[in-house]
Amino acid sequence: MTSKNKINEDLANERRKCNFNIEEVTYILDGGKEKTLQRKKIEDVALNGGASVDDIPEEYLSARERYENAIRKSCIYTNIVKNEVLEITGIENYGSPVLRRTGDAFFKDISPFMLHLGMFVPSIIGQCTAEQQATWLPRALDMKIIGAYAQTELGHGTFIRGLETTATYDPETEEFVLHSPTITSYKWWAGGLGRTANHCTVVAQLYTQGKCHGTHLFIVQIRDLETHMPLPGVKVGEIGPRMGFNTADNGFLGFNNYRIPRMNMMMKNAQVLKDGTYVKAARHGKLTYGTMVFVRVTLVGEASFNLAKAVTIAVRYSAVRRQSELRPGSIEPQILDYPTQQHKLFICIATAHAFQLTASWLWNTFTAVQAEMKKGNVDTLPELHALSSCLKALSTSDATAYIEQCRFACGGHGYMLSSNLPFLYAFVVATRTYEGDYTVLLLQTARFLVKAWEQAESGKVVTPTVAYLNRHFTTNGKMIWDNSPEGIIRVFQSVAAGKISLCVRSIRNRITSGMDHEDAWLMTTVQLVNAAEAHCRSVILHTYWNEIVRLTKHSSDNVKTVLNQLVMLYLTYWALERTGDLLRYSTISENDIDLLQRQYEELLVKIRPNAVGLVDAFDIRDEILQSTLGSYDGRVYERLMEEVQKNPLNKEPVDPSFHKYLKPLMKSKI
Ligand SMILES: CCCCCCCCCCCCCC(=O)SCCNC(=O)CCNC(=O)[C@H](O)C(C)(C)COP(=O)(O)OP(=O)(O)OC[C@H]1O[C@@H](n2cnc3c(N)ncnc32)[C@H](O)[C@@H]1OP(=O)(O)O
Ligand SMILES: Cc1cc2nc3c(=O)[nH]c(=O)nc-3n(C[C@H](O)[C@H](O)[C@H](O)COP(=O)(O)OP(=O)(O)OC[C@H]3O[C@@H](n4cnc5c(N)ncnc54)[C@H](O)[C@@H]3O)c2cc1C
Repeated sequence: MTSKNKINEDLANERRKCNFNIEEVTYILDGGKEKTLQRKKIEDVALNGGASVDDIPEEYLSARERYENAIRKSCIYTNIVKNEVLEITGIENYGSPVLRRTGDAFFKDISPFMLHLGMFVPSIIGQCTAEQQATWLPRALDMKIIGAYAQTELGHGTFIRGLETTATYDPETEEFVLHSPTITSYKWWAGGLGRTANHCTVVAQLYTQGKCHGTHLFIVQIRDLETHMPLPGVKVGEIGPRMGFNTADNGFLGFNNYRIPRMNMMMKNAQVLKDGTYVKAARHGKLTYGTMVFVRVTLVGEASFNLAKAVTIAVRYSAVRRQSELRPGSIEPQILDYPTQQHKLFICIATAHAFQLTASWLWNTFTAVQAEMKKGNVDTLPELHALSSCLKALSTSDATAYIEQCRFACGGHGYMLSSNLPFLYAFVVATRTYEGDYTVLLLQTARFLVKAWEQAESGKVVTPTVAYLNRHFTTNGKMIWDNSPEGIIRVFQSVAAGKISLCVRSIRNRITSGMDHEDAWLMTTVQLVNAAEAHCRSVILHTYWNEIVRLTKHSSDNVKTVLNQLVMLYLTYWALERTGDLLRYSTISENDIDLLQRQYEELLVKIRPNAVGLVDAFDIRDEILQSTLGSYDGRVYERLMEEVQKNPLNKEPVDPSFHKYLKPLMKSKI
């Protein structure tokens, strides 16, 4: 049996085989050496005190105990951040993803403060005037007030224009009157709202001078700061057990003619003057949706990080786990030696890289658009909305599928909560729904694509992410197949262009045969989702490849090689996944497909010796991984046994239910 500090021998061997400089890859993924050092500094300060290991794992606790424990740990972590981390790193790091991720060492599920930092604070920053920010932001950052983001209602989540909560301005008292006129108008789902928050951002239909001006955002105090009692006119509570997010106290909220001061309307993009006059900043109609765009952008990085955690667990476990025999009497192989296992796992490593690099690129695009908007230029917002929508949709959906694949790769032990894989799955699968459902967001991107297609058709030069549409109108016939990275990307762009073109044709044909535009669009939505997915795939492939070329320019040879192998694996994998599309939109032959398959299998063999090194390069500390199967030292079986000792069911040799129920049953006659 390995001792506590000894590394499992198979894992130690894997690390000896690794032929590249792991730190170099970590720097690339983190966005530079300085960022890695900063992250490590934050982790050291926050976690070297021992994080906050529970005596009894949180999964054994009752709902009330779990919530209390989550609040206890959120407060510990917040104090560490306020008093120790920010002292060193500066206040500008307050909302950084690093701090969010370090917090994972404290929670298997989720912090009840996540929505405070993830959406309440960003809505103050993005939707309030400078004067309002001066009032609210310092108190929110200092946790003097704790907020939630209450937009979704029992009756409507997707269709924001259909929200029913009203905010009616009363010029007599210079207040807004918040009201929930129906059951379906009750706010539903907001994280942190049920028991934790004393304030929240409320999205409501604004009425003034007898006219509805659509949804706007308001800061609303819902609980007394001393007693935490709901204020008169506010009805608030927790919505009940969920698949995941069980420590996030997702809540409901209703108002009975509840009054708030006029200045509690977030007024950066529109104002209601004292006399009730409505003034809109005439820039873009959807600026009040800005907090959602921000979160969608950050979710691409979240998808990458959680997938990196899952694949770190699964690859280390697969190096430790031995099963079956290849030849009679031979030593059982590590399951990582099975090509089918490599097929399950290496695509997960490559995808985590693809999403991480795409997330950084998207973040840069987001900050560039923000800078333009500050100057009054909103021309680039539609492209950002289209990009953030489809990238959020695809990254969360792929990460969900691959985290589940990592669980499959760990066999029975992966099903244990102590592996952390079920928690990761339950957390990430929700990201496919919240902040805009997968289908709904792809249809938003499709709107943009159809418009871009029409512009390209009329000879206009379109924006960079759809520039391939201009090429579509200048080339005849199918795209020539070319098995280089650039060639594969070009073919994927042709697939997207071809699919968008089919959508446009379908819509036009339907209109010609008598349908109105809305019905023609509706009947084409299955194809439109498919076209938006193809477009997004091409964006990810393109970005991943471009970023690897750019970022490895000065890398050592072995780092260049292994990162190239991964990006080639990614391109080849998706080409094989989409052979139907490739046959339809390019000149690829059966022989080319056979070559791709062989190339894919050869890449699995090449990547195999570096697999453990590659997951080590994600550099995720054991405290954050929280997994019996995935720790750095590979003490898988020992940790599973240690976990058994923590099981309260094992405290007594005989369970009381034996005498109460089982024994009488055994004694009873038929
Ligand atoms: C610290 C780090 C933390 C990180 C972790 C964070 C964790 C966070 C945890 C989070 C937990 C979960 C928290 C939560 O879940 S919070 C709740 C999140 N809810 C949603 O995301 C709801 C999703 N629904 C919508 O966004 C809208 O209703 C949609 C978009 C579907 C329709 O909307 P609407 O019916 O109004 O519009 P339209 O379809 O008529 O289109 C009209 C035009 O508007 C354009 N348009 C639409 N939207 C945008 C936009 N945004 N920017 C720019 N433009 C936009 C659009 O392209 C179109 O343009 P055109 O085609 O006419 O030119
Ligand atoms: C864990 C979790 C946390 C959340 N946290 C918050 C929070 O903090 N604050 C908050 O305000 N909200 C929150 N939400 C709510 C979340 O944002 C919504 O659930 C989400 O936007 C989806 O909306 P919906 O539930 O109304 O789904 P629906 O819109 O009812 O979707 C149901 C189905 O209908 C389909 N559909 C709907 N409209 C269309 C359409 N136009 N075309 C084609 N198909 C369509 C969808 O694709 C989906 O398959 C949270 C949700 C979850 C699960």
